[in-house]
Parts: sequence; C-alpha cells; structure tokens
Amino acid sequence: MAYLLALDQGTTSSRAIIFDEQGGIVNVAQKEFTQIYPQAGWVEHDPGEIWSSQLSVTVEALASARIAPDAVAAIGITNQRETTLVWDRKTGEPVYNAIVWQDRRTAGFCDQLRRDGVEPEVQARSGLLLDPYFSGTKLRWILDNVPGARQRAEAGELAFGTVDTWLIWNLTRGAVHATDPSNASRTMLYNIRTGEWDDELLRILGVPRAVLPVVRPSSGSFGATSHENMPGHIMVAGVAGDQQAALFGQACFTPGVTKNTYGTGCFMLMQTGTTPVASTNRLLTTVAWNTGGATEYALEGSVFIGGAVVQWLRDGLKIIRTAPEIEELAASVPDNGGVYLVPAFAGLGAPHWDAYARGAMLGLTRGVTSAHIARAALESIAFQVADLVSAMEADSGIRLEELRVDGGASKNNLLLQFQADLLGVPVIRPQVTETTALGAAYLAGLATGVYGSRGVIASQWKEDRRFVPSMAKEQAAEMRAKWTRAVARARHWEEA
Ligand SMILES: Nc1ncnc2c1ncn2[C@@H]1O[C@H](COP(=O)(O)OP(=O)(O)O)[C@@H](O)[C@H]1O
Ligand SMILES: O=P(O)(O)OC[C@H](O)CO
Repeated sequence: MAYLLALDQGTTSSRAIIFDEQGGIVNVAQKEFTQIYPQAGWVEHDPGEIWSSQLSVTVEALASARIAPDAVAAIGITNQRETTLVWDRKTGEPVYNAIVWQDRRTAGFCDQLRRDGVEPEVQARSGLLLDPYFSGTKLRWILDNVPGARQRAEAGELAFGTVDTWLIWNLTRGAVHATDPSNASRTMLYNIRTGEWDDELLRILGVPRAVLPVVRPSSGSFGATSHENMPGHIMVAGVAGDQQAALFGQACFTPGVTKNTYGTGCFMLMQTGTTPVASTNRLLTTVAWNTGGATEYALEGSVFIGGAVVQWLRDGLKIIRTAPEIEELAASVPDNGGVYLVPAFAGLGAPHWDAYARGAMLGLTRGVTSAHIARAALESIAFQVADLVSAMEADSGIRLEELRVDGGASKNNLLLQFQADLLGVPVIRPQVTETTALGAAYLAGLATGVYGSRGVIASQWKEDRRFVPSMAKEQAAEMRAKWTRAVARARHWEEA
C-alpha cells in the first residue's frame, strides 16, 4: 500500500493529511497559527510560524499513523494563494512578514494603476483585475518599504515566493526555488497564455526578474525533502494553489464542471479546458494546473467573506457559541424576516471588486431577532455565490447543470438547500470534503505512477448528498433582487 501525504497550508491553519491510494483519509494533523493585524486592513503571517506549524503537523501525522516515510509515495503541497514572502537566498531569513491575500494596504497603488489605464493590459496578460488581493502589488510594497530590499533584490540576493515556494524552499533546505503555474497565475506577474513571467507586467509593477522562482508543472518533481526534522527523503511531486487543488480533488476534469468551496471566503472555479476564457463580467481567468505538458484553465469568482460571516456571529456578535450552531438558530424561523446582510467586511471581491465597500444590514424592524440575522448571514453566503454563477454563465456561455461543493461551511445543510433554491440546479456534496488536500495528493500521485490516469481519480469521486431546488423560481428571483439592492447600498461606503 502506497500513501500520499498532502500538506495544506491554509489562511488560518496548517494541516497534513495522509491519504491511501483509494483517496481515503488515513490520518490528519492540524495546527492553527497567529494572525497579525498591524493596522486596519493589514493582515500578516509570521513566515517562521507558517513553516514550523506545517513541519510539526507533518511530523505528527506520520508519527501518529505509524507510517514509515518510505511508505509515502510522494508529497503534494497546496496552499493559501497570493500571500507574499521575500527572503534572503543565503540565510533563508525573511525580510518582512508574509503579506496575506486579505491585506488591503496596496489599494491606493491599485487605484493609481487604474487611473494610468493599465488594467486592460494587466487583465489580458495575467487574467486578473487590479486589486490588492494579488501578490504583485504586495511584493512591490515590500521592495519599496523594507530598507535596502530593492537594491538587494536587483542584486539577486533576495527570493520571492508564494506559500508553496516558501514550503518547497524549506523542505529542500534552499535547494529548490520553484512554484507551479496555478500559484504563479495569482501573482499578476505571470502571463497565463505564454506560461512565463511577463516583462511588461514586471515593468508595470516594478519587480526585478531576479527575485522570481522557476515555474514547474503542477504534477512533477519539485525535489526531495532533506530537512533534519523531517523523516526520510520524500519526493514533492504535486503543487497547486488551494482552490485549483480543490477543483482537481473534485474531479472537475471536463469544461463546464464547476465547484464552490465554502471556507473563510468562497471560491468558485469552472474548468474551461486548454483555452483561457477572457472574462467580461469581472471574473478572473486563471491557470487550473499543468499536468502531462498541457495547461488547463479555469474561470474563478472569489468572494472574500463566506464562512467568516459565521465567525463574526460567533466572535463579534456572540449570538452563537460554535459555527455549526448557526444552522439550528437559522432554522428556528421560517424566513429571514426581511433582513439582508451584506458581509463586505473586507470590501467586495468578484464580481464587484470594490475595496471601499463595507458590511451592511438592511430591512431591520422591531420584530427582528438573532435567528433572522443568523438566517440572513447564511443566505448572504449563498447570494454571493449565486452572483458568481450568473457571471460565470455569461462569460462561458455554459449553463450550470449542477454545483459541486466542499469546504467547512458545506457541512451546513440549510445553506446548501438555500443555495440549490437560489440557483435552480442541484448542489452536490461529495463524501470526502477535504478536496483541497485530496487534489494535491492526486497531483503528486499522478506524477509518481500511483494513478495511471485521471479516469482512476474520477472514479473515486463519490456523492454524499444532493440538494435539489424546491423554492418557486419567482420567490428566488424576488429575493435576489432585494439582495442586489442591499449590495448597492454597501458599495463605496468608505469613500462617502
Ligand atoms: N456548520 C457550519 N455552518 C456554517 N459555517 C461553518 C460551519 N462549520 C464551519 N463553518 C465555517 O467554515 C469556515 C471554515 O472552513 P474551512 O474550509 O476550514 O476554511 P479555511 O480553509 O478557509 O480556513 C469558517 O469560517 C467557519 O465559520
Ligand atoms: O486558505 P483558504 O482556504 O482561506 O484559501 C485562501 C485562498 O487561496 C485565497 O485566494
């Protein structure tokens, strides 16, 4: 029996999951780590803690499962995307904290680039829109604000990486400075059509080529582990950003097949095959993965606050004690009582891309209770996802037949039923909802011959539960119209 080890380095925790060849979970180890908020709108992680938490869960997962390293066929890495790190090539010392994808500090620079009229060029080359979300403006910020960083970068002394690159560097003790096309496509420095770092984008963003990692296929060798605390020498053979890995783990291998992950944020990806589909509806065109020499693409809608709105009810409003409690509270009322909650706590992502929007709650009357607010919070997740589906159908010309779902909040049956009601198509939850880690394991398993083909992987995908639409179409349309009005009121709040 060969095992595959997936390292899933997420925004709030590092996890290591061991899978067997059938895609079954053998063992999981997980560790949360510190979120650093130096100022309003800034979010950082300690690079040392990203690495140490990931290393410790990896060692723990292997030890407690009593699996010898030589029984592990390969490691797959998957990671929070866009988060930006810069370190010294000689010492491996970071020059600054990791700037997290949620960080908004470069909003002003993005505004300036938009005024300069470069957005169409940026979109054509990178598939992305001008927003602080992506790595490019964060990297520039580090180079411009850490004393001496720009000169050292130009002299070739510094290395840039997203989290995958940082983990590979540490696992191989600095021998490999590499990323994969799915992660590269989130930097705003990479041309998704040529499959290379793009000189024009580097010029626009003021980034010297000398800091960039090598881009290798998502399924293939990234070197063997050689860290003193890591048992054995295991090949890193699969790398993908977490949302693309989830698309792979959900076996979305044919154009039009779509998944949505309900985690901290919501990320919907539609596989579009070997041709990148340019978006005219403010979605992102992104690399899904590169396997077997071919690059495949996806359309993506990214929503910044998904399950995080449930955390806000728990930690901010304190109307629930645990996230799952929201389901019972929301189900204790027959409807939202007229309440619409727009969780624009970190601005709005796709399809609005409004860094200045802020949260809003509308329709409050004296009859409103915490149960209505709980219901409105869950519904807000589904409304945002429905907006993504509309944009995706318009961009791709493909009518969605079903939606595959995963992520922490996909355990919530009320949410998924409402999602199916709004979309008018079945929403399907698979048996294994750890699809992100599973996707990374599959990419590693394909590279090392554990799986002979994608067909074997697709046959492992099993349905857990199917949510079928039951709401009248007119009612769904009426609710969506109200939601759209609520969103309009939340927009541009900070500028007002
Ligand atoms: N039963 C539930 N109902 C609604 N939301 C939930 C439930 N369980 C977890 N969540 C939400 O799911 C999110 C965690 O999902 P996860 O996929 O682990 O996120 P991430 O990978 O982004 O850290 C949290 O924001 C949490 O509030
Ligand atoms: O770590 P997650 O699961 O919240 O995912 C973060 C995304 O990759 C950000 O683009």
